[in-house]
Amino acid sequence: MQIDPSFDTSSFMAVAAASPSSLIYTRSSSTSGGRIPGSARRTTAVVMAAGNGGGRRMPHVLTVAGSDSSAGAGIQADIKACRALGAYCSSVITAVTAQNTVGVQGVHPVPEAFVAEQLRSVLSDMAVDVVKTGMLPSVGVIKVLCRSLQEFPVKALVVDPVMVSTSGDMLAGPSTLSGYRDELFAMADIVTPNLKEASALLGGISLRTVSDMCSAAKSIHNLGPRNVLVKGGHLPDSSEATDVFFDGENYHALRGSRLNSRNTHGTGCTLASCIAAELAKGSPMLQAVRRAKTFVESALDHSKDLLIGNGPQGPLDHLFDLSSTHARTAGARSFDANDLFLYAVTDSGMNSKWGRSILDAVEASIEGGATIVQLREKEAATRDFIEAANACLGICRSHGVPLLINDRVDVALACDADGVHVGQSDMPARVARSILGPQKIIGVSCKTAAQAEEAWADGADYIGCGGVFPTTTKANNLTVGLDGFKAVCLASKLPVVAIGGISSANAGSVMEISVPSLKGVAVVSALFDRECIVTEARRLKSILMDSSSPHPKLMV
Ligand SMILES: Cc1ncc(COP(=O)(O)OP(=O)(O)O)c(N)n1
Ligand SMILES: Cc1ncsc1CCOP(=O)(O)O
Repeated sequence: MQIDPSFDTSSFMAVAAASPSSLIYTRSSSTSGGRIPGSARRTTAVVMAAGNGGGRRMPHVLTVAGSDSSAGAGIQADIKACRALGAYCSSVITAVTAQNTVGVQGVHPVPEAFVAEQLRSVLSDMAVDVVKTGMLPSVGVIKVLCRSLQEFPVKALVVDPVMVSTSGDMLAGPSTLSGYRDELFAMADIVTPNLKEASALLGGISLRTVSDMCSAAKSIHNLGPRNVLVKGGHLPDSSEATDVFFDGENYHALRGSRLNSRNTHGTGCTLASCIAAELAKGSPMLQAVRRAKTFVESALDHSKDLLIGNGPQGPLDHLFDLSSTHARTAGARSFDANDLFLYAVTDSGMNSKWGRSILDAVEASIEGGATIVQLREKEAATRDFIEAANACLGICRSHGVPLLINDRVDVALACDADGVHVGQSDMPARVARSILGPQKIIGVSCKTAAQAEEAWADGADYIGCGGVFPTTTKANNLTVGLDGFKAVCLASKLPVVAIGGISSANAGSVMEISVPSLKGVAVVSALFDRECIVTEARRLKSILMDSSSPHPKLMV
């Protein structure tokens, strides 16, 4: 732990010792109004000294919420949900609650100044991508948060306007309604009220149908957030759990089946955290919402037999996937759209021309900076393909680089690769998704906006669009050109990687179209039909880094 020498630790200890049951330890007023002088500057220096350049970044969500002693909801749920989806989650605690599976027995708000202190500690140091809010017990805390976000802007803000617990206990006073409406909503990228919260925000109106939910989503959108998700889990007389998503133009009814389970405590916190984690990973907003909903449905299903506590509301097992064989495979991780930055696609013909094994070629591409690898081995016999894929998987996993298989879902399954890339005449993405399950990465080749829309509807993770330029690597491939490529990027709800004729001579011009969905370039010959793969990969990576903004704006 770094302790600022000017911070009087004895006074900190004294307060802690004097109030052992208060749970809230605060600095005495003698330590310059509760702030550690110079702490932010010093922390920065420590980070730089540690060499921040070479390590692996994790998508980062900060949750600003209350602690739930039963760990089913609140901060504890948020941390587990984010981790389950591959994001790091830091936490600023706004209140400590005493609760269990029966209900909420007590609420102990954290002083506003100390919430501000926690926010500064995390936001000044930790490169937070997305902030997610849960229980904000007072207007004062909402104001503190708004000020912190103005001082330390993040890529997206997810607001779950928590007011009442699943057990029906109040977690925030009615006065917070004005704080949400007048202060926080204008900064929010998405607000996720359930029916009760949506009704409270709109003066107590009755919400009984999906059409009521659409009107409520529009009215809440008018309060300032860029997107609204009204959760219909508690809609009367419905066998479905339909949520309504509104982006200011279009409504999407997101249908799901209503699951009969005692273990639903914390589903709202979990959903909002999953949205935040997906946004931090680079997903566009609607995709983040859909993925979050799929995760919550899976968690509900996996948790229905859990027996924790004696009350009527049990928790979810957020980390259910830890016990599945897939997730136990060391190094496997969920999709991060930023992985598409430098996408190396192998070619068996080129490897034999240069006298290299697939393994050597893949290893060299990763050494040069490839961020994702696809084995596109058109000529390989199935047995050889699986053997090579297994070997490459070892290298990829040890470097945290995802490995995808071109066309062959069977090969991907056989070696437990991270996913597949399929074309328009291969297995449809919808079918591949049903075979591979929700965690595997699925990419689809698209040349038109309509194909991109279909890929999204089928549950793909990204699209590959091209040929952007003419290529001899793929016979009879239609070239869409930079304009055609840009049109697909603009239409795509999924992250896009460019492919076709891309090399260090033109990669910059591709990235410079600067559409938020564009995440990188995929290359075959520019790496594998060259004498030194490492040198070419390094050259390409540095061109890509020079021509794309350092903090790509989220597609929200
Ligand atoms: C990232 C990426 N994008 C597009 C393709 C092309 O896939 P497909 O249309 O299936 O053509 P073949 O690769 O099978 O010739 C790709 N492989 N990767
Ligand atoms: C597989 C594929 N799909 C569209 S273009 C293409 C070939 C890309 O190869 P290169 O990077 O050598 O042009």
